Amino acid sequence: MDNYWKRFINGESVESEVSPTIYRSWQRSIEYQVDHTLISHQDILSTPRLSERREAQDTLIRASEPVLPYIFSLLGNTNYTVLLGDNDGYIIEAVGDGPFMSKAQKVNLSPGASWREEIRGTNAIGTALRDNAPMSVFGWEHFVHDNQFLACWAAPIQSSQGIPLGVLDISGEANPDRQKILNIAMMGASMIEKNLRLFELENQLRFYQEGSKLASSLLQQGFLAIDQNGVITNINSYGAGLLGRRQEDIIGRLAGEVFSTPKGWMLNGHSLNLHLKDSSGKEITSHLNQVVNEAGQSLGAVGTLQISKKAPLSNITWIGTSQLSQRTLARASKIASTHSSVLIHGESGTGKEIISHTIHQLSSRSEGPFVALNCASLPASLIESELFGYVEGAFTGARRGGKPGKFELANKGTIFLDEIGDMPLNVQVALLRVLQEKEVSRIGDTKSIKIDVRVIAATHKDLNALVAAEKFRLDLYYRLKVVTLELPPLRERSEDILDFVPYFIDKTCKSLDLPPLGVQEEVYTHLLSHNWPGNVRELENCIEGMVGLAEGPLLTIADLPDEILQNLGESESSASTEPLLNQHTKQAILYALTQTKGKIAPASKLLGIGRNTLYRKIKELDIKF
Ligand SMILES: Nc1ncnc2c1ncn2[C@@H]1O[C@H](COP(=O)(O)OP(=O)(O)OP(=O)(O)O)[C@@H](O)[C@H]1O
Repeated sequence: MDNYWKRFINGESVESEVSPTIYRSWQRSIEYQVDHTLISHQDILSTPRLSERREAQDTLIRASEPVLPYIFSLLGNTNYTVLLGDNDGYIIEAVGDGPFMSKAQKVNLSPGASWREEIRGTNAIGTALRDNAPMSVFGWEHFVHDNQFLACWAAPIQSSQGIPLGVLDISGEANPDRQKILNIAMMGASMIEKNLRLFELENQLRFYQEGSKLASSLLQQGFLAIDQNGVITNINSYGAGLLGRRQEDIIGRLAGEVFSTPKGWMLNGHSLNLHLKDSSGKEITSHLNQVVNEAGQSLGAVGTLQISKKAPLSNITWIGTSQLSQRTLARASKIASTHSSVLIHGESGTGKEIISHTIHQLSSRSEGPFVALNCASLPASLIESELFGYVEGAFTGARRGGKPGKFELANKGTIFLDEIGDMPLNVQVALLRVLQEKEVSRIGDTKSIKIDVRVIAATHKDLNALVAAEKFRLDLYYRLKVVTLELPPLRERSEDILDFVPYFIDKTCKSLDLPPLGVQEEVYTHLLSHNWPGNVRELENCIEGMVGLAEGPLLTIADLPDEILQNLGESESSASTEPLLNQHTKQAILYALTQTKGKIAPASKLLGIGRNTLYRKIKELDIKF
């Protein structure tokens, strides 16, 4: 029979004797000038190049991992090898052992070699990829003479759009059962395709899940998602803040455990308004839309969440999903349910005022006033009259009719005394009296007024040290620090930067009436490496400045303020001995790890590389996280 091949090589017409697919492939082999007398040693990858190719084909390899040994086991004897080729015809995986493997290696039928038709002429891998169809190539049908001891069956592995992504090949020595083994090869390819589809679906699902989490975290209102079993699958940080709890304490719990839900509410209809109560009795309104499948069955419900009261939480939002931030918020909401005085400590700009306001709004006093006074911003002589008020004629310059003090104004609500460490000693005495007696007298007045006010004091100073230096009264210190709250500096919760940046951009764009702006990824890397001595306020000012100066739809490195760029310059020059590519790789990996809170699997997905590659790069580049 190899006469046909010989006759073809000698230029005789054998078209009517040979299968059309093989004949056309022979003709192409001639066009490609493949030498039929020689085994080609061209296009064989070195070990590092093969590793790179395998990394690039990580998904295909993972999808094939369980399939190749299974197909090999179906073949029943070891005189075969099962191969995986990529879409360029390079063999990237091989399963098999025994004598056939060493014969196959002699003709380069092993990992690293390309079996494209252009290099090796007619062969199952190359021709199946070229025709995008299953193919068996036996003995003399191979274009190169030395390959004619082979019997090969190959089936392309296709994407859902039918594009060839690779090829599964079974090779052995001549075997008469052509169709049976081709069927096995086709079954293997289809199993790999199914696995690939599964990965795609998993990625899509992850995209929808992560995308909806991200989108909901940007919402300036409560967002809630509940699945068909009544399990809360998502609540954004705003929603969790409304309930005074942490997201992780709510997600995964049954809605019925978190709210008092009416029986059978999930089956009731397509959209519904629920008036719920959380476990502390706070009234919550939720407008939920049911999500249904094609058969109209409920898959769950998604919707908004608001506290039911006349004065809704409109302009206070606690941003920050880092563990530290969420812990702070959880502690604040616990504090809100008590009636004690609170002492907040934290560096300037860490959010002491905003958390005080949040405590007020989450407390039973939320419908009363929230009045703030910064003790450092007023001359000592004025603090007393600001706090306690005065009557007409109390002192020269006193206003006609007198003036109520902040304590009176805060009646039934909360007073926030910022920078309490700067309060003059004589005012401290008066404040202590007000706290003990729960009544206040205006300056120049003999009568006192009953007041019901919760005091939240804050400082960035060490009050213990001020007490030791006799600049702060010990009795007042004890009176204030019944409950304490520590606000961590931003550099200790830098993941929050990823929440703050879009929030402040949105806030600034809205206030300047600008269209929404995006952020170039590298900007985050630089913001994450700055240490923010001015904390959230500094970040807010930085973003405001960047938005004001931005020229396109994206904030870029060029918009970063000088001090952050200088920082960048320092870190680049200190790493100047490191190749540029490594520096960028490091930054990308650190960014991905920060986004995924140090989790390797999601970080490798985000970077589009395999887990093992990520581990290796972390080790190679000595990345600490
Ligand atoms: N978690 C947060 N969510 C939203 N905004 C925040 C948060 N933390 C701080 N901010 C914003 O940062 C700025 C500074 O916050 P705030 O005034 O509460 O800090 P502070 O600790 O009281 O500062 P200082 O001690 O200097 O008075 C404010 O504009 C505030 O809105």
